[in-house]
Amino acid sequence: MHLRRGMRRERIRNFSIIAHIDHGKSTLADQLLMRTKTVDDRDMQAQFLDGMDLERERGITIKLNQARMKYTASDGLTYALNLIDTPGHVDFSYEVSRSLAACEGCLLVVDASQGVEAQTLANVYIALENELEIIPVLNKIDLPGADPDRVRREVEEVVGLDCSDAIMASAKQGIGIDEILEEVVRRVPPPPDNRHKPLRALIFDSYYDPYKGVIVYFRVVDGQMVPGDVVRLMNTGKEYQVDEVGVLAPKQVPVDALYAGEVGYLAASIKAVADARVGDTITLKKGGTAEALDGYQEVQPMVFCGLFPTDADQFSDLREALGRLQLNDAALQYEPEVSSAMGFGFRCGFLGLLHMEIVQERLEREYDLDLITTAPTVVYKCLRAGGEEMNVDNPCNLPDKHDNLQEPYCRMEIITPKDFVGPIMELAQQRRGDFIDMTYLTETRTTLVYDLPLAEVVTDFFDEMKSRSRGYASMEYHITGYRKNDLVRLDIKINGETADPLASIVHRDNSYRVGRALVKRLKELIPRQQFKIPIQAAIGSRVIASESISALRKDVLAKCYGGDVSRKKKLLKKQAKGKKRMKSLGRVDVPQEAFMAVLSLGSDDGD
Ligand SMILES: Nc1nc2c(ncn2[C@@H]2O[C@H](COP(=O)(O)OP(=O)(O)OP(=O)(O)O)[C@@H](O)[C@H]2O)c(=O)[nH]1
Repeated sequence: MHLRRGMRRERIRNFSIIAHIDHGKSTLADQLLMRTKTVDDRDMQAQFLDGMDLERERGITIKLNQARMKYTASDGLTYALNLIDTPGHVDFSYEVSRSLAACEGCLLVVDASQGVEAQTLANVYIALENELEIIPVLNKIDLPGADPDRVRREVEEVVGLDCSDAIMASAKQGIGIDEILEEVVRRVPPPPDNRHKPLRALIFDSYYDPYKGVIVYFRVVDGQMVPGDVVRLMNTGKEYQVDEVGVLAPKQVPVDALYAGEVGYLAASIKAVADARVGDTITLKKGGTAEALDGYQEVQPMVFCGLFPTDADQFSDLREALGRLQLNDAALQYEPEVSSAMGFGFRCGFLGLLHMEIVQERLEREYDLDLITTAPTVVYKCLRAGGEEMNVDNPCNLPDKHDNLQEPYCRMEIITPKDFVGPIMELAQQRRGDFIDMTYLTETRTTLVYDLPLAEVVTDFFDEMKSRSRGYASMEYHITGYRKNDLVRLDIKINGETADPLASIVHRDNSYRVGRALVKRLKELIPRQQFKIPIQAAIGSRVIASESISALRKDVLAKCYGGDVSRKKKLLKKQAKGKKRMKSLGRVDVPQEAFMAVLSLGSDDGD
């Protein structure tokens, strides 16, 4: 029927690489691509340059990637090895689980100088749930501090995985690469024979291409797909005619059909990635199936903040930029927000803090916008006076009369060298954590488990944990649900006016401490002006802390001696630059840092 019969099923291997951040996943993937001559050195450079700037600068993998490699194994046969990349950060853990669901096996990469970390474990659990064949790889054996024997024992004890034949590798020096390719062929099972069933394909990534529309990456689980097919996305219910199907080698190469077990892409003039979400099942409109693949989940933003242009004229540019980013980012939400203090802007929802930072940076860099960002907040739930349930993603919207105020909680696992257990437990307790469990991972390292309010985690928890453990502890968390707590809204008044964007929701027990610390910090951050500025923290009508900023007495220019015009100009220019990132609240110029002040108060500040 079709010219191409697809790669013989028995010679297909679908696998991915899982690792804790920085253990060498990307370096190893590059080595595999080069060793199989899927890309040559020059292309590697080019491909590198094409990648997202932010991704590279931050040294983290944000988007999934995939490539098909052709590899002739020691048995003389040529195999198609489909490498499916997984993102490395908790914000994107749902994407990890979907990309692993598209595989039969994975390489578990562990840094032989570090050992098992929190994300190693989290990813292994996902791999086990998906019943994948796991091939352990001890990487960075070239490092003087590498101790593969210790790490091998650790993986055996902690993960319960036989490591007697773990591969010793150095992705940097190209050691162990052939062995890895051989083991993928030998140990990862070929996909099951499902060609004759009705089409079902699992979407594990998609991105927006301005020419072809959304490019969808998927694994054909059952059946086959050819150009011209009219497909239906089972969760959105949307239907499209397929323009093109192909494989990633690693560039897009069109083919005339994709069969069960194969991994590839399609283009079908889909307008936004939200229409072809990760985890959705593709089937045929006619002769398809009614049974979607398991595990689809609508991802909900967990963290919200306000984005306001410093210059009101940039509002429509901001709207356009958010629209463009959303074409490529199904998890980004935004809706217009009007604040009496800030003017017109948007309330935006993100998967987590990293996702939020990435979007902010892209808006500023790629779209040249100057933004004021309000402090991130989680989504609270409460009952309004009438008994109606309400989601509160902006503290200033919490009704004065409400009941049953609840906040999201997460289960947090921290792995730390045992010397730092004390300081980390102290941190978790200060952040209202409930201790759940402590186990000895190995002789020298400990796993701590806490239930924590998400609001306490999205501030500076990660940074604090790192600094208290000199960088050695790692963490991993997932949302578990909502809990009722004694929470109150803390309002800030500047010059007698309530500054909506500075409001926060805090636990009543902490409200005095946070209120005091916050007004003190704002006093430092807000520049003096021509008049005295009172700053107050209040709960309802009760003021719980106050400070004031004294009036500016001298003209700044008075410092310059009469004739020195250039210096005067320079000073004025400097001031103008500083002014850019300010908003006027109650006649007072408030700089960007003040909007974030509530995040950096720490646990023991303010007294
Ligand atoms: N010495 C040594 N360094 C390595 C080796 N493999 C990777 N590295 C280095 O370790 C660092 C992290 O490597 P990456 O490949 O970016 O790690 P990753 O796991 O992909 O990190 P994310 O993309 O953040 O998940 C880089 O500086 C690499 O050069 C190795 O075998 N030996």
